[in-house]
Amino acid sequence: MTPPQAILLINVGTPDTPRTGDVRRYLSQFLGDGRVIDLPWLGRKLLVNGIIVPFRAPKSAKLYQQLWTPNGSPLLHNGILLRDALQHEMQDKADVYLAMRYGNPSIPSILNQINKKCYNRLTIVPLFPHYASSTTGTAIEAVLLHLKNQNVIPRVNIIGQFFQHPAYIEAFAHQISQHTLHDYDHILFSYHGLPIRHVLRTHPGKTCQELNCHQTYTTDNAYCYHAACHATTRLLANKLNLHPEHYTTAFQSRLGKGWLQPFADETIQSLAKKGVKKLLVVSPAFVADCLETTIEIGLEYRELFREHGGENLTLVESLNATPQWVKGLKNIIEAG
Ligand SMILES: C=CC1=C(C)c2cc3[nH]c(cc4nc(cc5[nH]c(cc1n2)c(C)c5CCC(=O)O)C(CCC(=O)O)=C4C)c(C)c3C=C
Ligand SMILES: [Fe+2]
Ligand SMILES: [Fe+2]
Repeated sequence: MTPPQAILLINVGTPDTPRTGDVRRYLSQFLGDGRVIDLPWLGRKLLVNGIIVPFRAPKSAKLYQQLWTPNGSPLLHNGILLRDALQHEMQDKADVYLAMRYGNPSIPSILNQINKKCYNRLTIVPLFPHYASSTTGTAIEAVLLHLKNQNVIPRVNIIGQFFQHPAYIEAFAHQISQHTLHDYDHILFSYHGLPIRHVLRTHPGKTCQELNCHQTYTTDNAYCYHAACHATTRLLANKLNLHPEHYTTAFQSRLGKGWLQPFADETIQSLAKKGVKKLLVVSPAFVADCLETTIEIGLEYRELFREHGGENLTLVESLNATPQWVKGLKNIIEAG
């Protein structure tokens, strides 16, 4: 008998292989999304396919070749492990599916499978702790655009941002506490960056300075990614009893000008120059290890830290399919 509910986990996506052609296709779909590169259609297509992708694809392909494992891309592999572990946890209460916003398994292909099973309810779970139009927003849009063409549209439940949920904070705090914190001089909370203009659209007419987003999270800035990231750092620091002088929040992976500051690479250099020798880096915007954690932080930032006088940069493993996270995600879904 079909369970009453389907749960659809959605992450960003990854290339099919680390070959330049596959990376090009993936980047072109990713950066061709108007919620990611927010330019009018023609300008976006010309910029993305004429300039950004041709230059970026060969460079990104080299990084993906370093990232690739016998199980393929960690983002997809960890997603599959999470899906299967959550399925086990849910027993016959729900069927759990995984789709990727860009690349495979695609959202339409998985929704076609789901449609055939006639579930009473579909729960959409974008695997992003903090809302951004370029992640949660586009994942939800893609699902709704597909559903609108179906004959039967089931009851739909959407799990929005969950960075404040105790289950997410506890699971990340558990990952961090696998490291002996007093062995480190400093902890860096490094979040995926975002163009500031994307952030400002979540509180029109007010700047983050006016709303004090780096210190306060209220109903006025409820969808501000900047405010949500700082609030996450505070929740984790509080849970782990960290003193404010022992940690910093920064933003990584910028692509162009006008992105959220401080930048993680510049922060790492300045920490090393100030005499920090042992640095622990946590990346709470990602619930699975991927290019941006394993390669950008684990290799590139580690090298940068050493070049400027640091000794040891350690990356905290992401939540992946750890038992705390599998149980935590079940709680988040059931509460939502
Ligand atoms: C304008 C460009 C981008 C925005 C905005 C953006 C936001 C954003 N992304 C993630 C999560 C991930 N991004 C990943 C890779 C990645 N991101 C961008 C660009 C933007 N991201 C690119 C071009 C790439 C591809 C890699 C590269 O060429 O650098 C990944 C990793 C995927 C993998 O295969 O491992 C994740 C995860 C978030 C959470 C976010 C906004 C909050
Ligand atoms: Fe990204
Ligand atoms: Fe803000």
